[in-house]
Amino acid sequence: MATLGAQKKHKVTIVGSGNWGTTMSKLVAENVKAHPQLFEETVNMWVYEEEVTIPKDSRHYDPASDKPQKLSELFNKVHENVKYLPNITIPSNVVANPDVVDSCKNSTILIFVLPHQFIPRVCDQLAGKIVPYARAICCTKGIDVSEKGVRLMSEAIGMRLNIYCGALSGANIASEIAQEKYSETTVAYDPPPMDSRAPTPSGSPTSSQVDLISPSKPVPSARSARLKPLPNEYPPLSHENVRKLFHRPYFHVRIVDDVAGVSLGGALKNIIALGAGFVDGLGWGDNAKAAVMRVGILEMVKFGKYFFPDSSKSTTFTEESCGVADVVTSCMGGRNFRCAKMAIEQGKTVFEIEQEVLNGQKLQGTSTAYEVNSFLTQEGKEHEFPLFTAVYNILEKKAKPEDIPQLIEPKD
Ligand SMILES: NC(=O)c1ccc[n+]([C@@H]2O[C@H](COP(=O)([O-])OP(=O)(O)OC[C@H]3O[C@@H](n4cnc5c(N)ncnc54)[C@H](O)[C@@H]3O)[C@@H](O)[C@H]2O)c1
Ligand SMILES: O=P(O)(O)OC[C@H](O)CO
Repeated sequence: MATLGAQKKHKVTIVGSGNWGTTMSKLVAENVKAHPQLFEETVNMWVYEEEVTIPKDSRHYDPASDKPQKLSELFNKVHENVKYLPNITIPSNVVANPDVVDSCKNSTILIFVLPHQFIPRVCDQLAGKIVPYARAICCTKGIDVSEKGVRLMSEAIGMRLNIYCGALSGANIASEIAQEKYSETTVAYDPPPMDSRAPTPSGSPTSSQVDLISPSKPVPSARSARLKPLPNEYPPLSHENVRKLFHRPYFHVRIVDDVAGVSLGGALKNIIALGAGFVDGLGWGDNAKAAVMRVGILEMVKFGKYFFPDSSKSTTFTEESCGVADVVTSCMGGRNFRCAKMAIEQGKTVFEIEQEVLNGQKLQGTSTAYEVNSFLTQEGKEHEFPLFTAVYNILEKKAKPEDIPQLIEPKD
């Protein structure tokens, strides 16, 4: 049903190849093979090129070739990202490409999985060089703050490329998913109705096409007018088909239409995880960590209510994987939590620990704490977000982690 009248298939590119980007390439590659009527078999993956040396404990280590090699070439040879996702075999239908424009050429689905600080520059390189009716999903966790205010990363991508962009976020520690351990995620996809309801030659949808329409709210006409419709030759990008791209037996997808709620959950939980790491590093135990998480969740919901009142729903934070569940997993085993904890234990800064232990992986909580603070200060609201403000001040060495209980206590 979903492919009614479709002669073309969607081509998918993963824009990014870090720990989560490479994991995403694995599950998407498995799904395109499972749904050959919808998707082309080859999945491109843009690799930010760098020279890597295969670690001595790697199964691919060979003393004869113990010299730096290009990451993209090595990936295409061994089907493993030895630097960012070691010991996980990636299906051979994933092809690494170091040229971002070439990797996205002719792709109708772009999956963005880059650290958020790199998104604007990469989008600027891609602008005007992608299929005009492409659709994107942002799996990056972060926000885009400028003097004009705050934007979701999905909005930043959509506006720069002039395409629709949804979001995927959840309690998703990449290494667990790469090992096919069960997890859930939330996909927010609320595209223009024309994507689900390809017009018939007379302009009105057939009844079978109407059946494909996901429950959606009216789309502002300006947005619909700006977007290029997906040509009829392609299978519609209905919720059903988007789910087929991501859902695996070990990666359960729930689809919602709240792009703002899903995006904010993923971005703001990284600040909370730093706060949880600080108190854990002090050896204060699980009760202290739970107190930080409680206050952080309230600030996350408040941030959505204040700054995205028309779009984000508080139920997304409480009911979906992208909200409280992601706070929980991030405050147990995420990189932001672990690095903040080590920083306190070793008397170093979080930035130093990131450099020392992450081998090129990037924290998102530190830059998000600075961005959120800069935005809240512009708005004169930093005192209404005491945990977010405390984390920023601790990173800036203007406050001590020991002061967190007083700093997050409500003030009259
Ligand atoms: N790793 C996880 O468990 C996980 C899970 C869910 C979401 N995420 C989110 O996914 C996003 C990407 O994270 P990740 O874990 O895939 O990456 P990562 O932190 O593992 O790796 C950093 C990546 O950035 C790339 N990079 C370095 N300099 C660059 C530059 N100048 N321009 C472009 N790219 C550059 C590196 O090549 C590498 O691919 C983040 O927003 C993160 O919060 C991560
Ligand atoms: O390792 P972190 O802190 O970047 O968190 C990873 C994921 O976002 C957890 O859902």
